[in-house]
Amino acid sequence: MTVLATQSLTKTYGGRVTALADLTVAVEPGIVGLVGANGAGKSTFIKIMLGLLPPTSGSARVLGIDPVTDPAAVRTRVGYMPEHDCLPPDLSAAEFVTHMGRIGGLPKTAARERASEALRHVGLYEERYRQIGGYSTGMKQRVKLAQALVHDPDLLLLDEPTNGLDPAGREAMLTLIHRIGTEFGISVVVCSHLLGEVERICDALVAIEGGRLLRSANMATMTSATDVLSIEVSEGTEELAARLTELRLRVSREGRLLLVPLEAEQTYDLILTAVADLDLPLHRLDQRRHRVAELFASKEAASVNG
Ligand SMILES: Nc1ncnc2c1ncn2[C@@H]1O[C@H](COP(=O)(O)OP(=O)(O)OP(=O)(O)O)[C@@H](O)[C@H]1O
Repeated sequence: MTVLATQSLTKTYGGRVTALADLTVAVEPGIVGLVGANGAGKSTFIKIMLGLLPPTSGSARVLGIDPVTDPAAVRTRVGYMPEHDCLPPDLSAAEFVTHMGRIGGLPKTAARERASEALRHVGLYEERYRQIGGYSTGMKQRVKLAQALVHDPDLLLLDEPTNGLDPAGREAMLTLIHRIGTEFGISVVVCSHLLGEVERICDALVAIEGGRLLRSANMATMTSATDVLSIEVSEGTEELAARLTELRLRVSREGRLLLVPLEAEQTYDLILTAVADLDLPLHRLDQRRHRVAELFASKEAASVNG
């Protein structure tokens, strides 16, 4: 079952700004990064999925449910962490998260218990009776995450969860999201404008640009081996490059590395023999792997590798 699916989803604001254009995508269960520059359409996508905004045309399904006709059913199954601060400063985290549990349909006692549990999961159990107004940015982000978890959803939609955090705070938040996704078996969609940040915790990535799908693929496919060999010698790089060129291999330089296309079975052996003949200290010889950032760099890269 797909977690999120859209068919030719289009959203225009006021008939002028196109935030999403003919977007067709299917997201499988797991931790999925929805990446794109600011203004790419990520927040619009999430709001349509939650049934908060109607699409201009096309359709969407969340866990098989149509958010246009049944937004209440979507919200009982989905937890949402908004991008911007939306917390009441004069309530404690326990009060606020309990309140959100009540809104999510939980009875009073269950809401209180679930709130404590959610706050424990995000590492705020000890501090849960303090007023939110006195919390650090990192703690506030955790409260937002706890309120998204309180009604035990099957899917979390997190809009820029590392916003405003320092590097250590970002790291901690990503680790927490990864733990929630893997230990609780909840699917998580993490929106971010920073590909490098989310890629390490995701099973799959969906990239959008100008409201259009740039690429959607799982990480294993994206980081699969290329047919380029990467060679690093501790010294004699120039010498080796010259020798490999003599052997009619197509050599290119990338910093300390020499790159050679793996065009024939004997390419490996030719390189090893050349290194041995020149008596160079071989540091590394391996098949290069795709780098996710390269694949997301542009439409051209996506189509070449796609
Ligand atoms: N209510 C609105 N009215 C008019 N234009 C809007 C509205 N909301 C968003 N837009 C525009 O739609 C486009 C997509 O915005 P959206 O907020 O979905 O992108 P985003 O990828 O989430 O970016 P950010 O991370 O900056 O929020 C942008 O050009 C934005 O200016």
